[in-house]
Amino acid sequence: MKGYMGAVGDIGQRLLRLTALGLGLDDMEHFTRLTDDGWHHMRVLRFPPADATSERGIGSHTDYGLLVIAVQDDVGGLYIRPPVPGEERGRNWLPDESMAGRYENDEPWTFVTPVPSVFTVFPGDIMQFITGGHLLSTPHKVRLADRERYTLAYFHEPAFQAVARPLDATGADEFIHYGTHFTNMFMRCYPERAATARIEKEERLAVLERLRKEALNL
Ligand SMILES: O=C(O)CCC(=O)C(=O)O
Ligand SMILES: [Fe+2]
Repeated sequence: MKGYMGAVGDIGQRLLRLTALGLGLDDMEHFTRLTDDGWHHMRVLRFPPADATSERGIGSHTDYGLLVIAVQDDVGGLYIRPPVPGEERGRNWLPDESMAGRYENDEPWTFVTPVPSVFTVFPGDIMQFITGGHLLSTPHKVRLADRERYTLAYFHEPAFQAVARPLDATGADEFIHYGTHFTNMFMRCYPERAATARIEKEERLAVLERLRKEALNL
């Protein structure tokens, strides 16, 4: 697993440099500066076959970091939402603009046809934030198939202590402390998990606040 994550991580770094180039930035390391000691993680997922009661695999959502790099077997079930001109896309990092479940049953959705040895790559929340929505954090969802399905979803992330700012930042108050964003998302998505209860019970949010201040040199 570590070998795989390292290999995909190298692809992530290369894609971030190419993204900077594609955006016309002078600094090709604009994004990779955030990823030293990146909070990269991976979900190894098994989806059961659909049964009579439900075809729902994962509801529509966006992921939190810079890039999602996913591989799937030949079963299929992943759908992504393409950019839709004029469509409002929530800023998932704000408490009242959650993208969870958003547009779940509204077209358009594009089925990601499984192709052997092909990765599916799309931007996450931090990329949307930095590029001011030029690259949208891509909503996606999973429908169950008639067979079980396996995927590896790798998340290429900033460091926990990284502070992201928009390319066209106007005010010093426009930033995301990645560790705070990740923790907020985790607690919002998984309120029932033991880790969420521990974060609350053991007052880990105070530690997070200290880390946030450190990251911002406050
Ligand atoms: O199963 C997939 O292809 C995507 C999984 C996913 O969206 C996630 O784990 O966040
Ligand atoms: Fe996802």
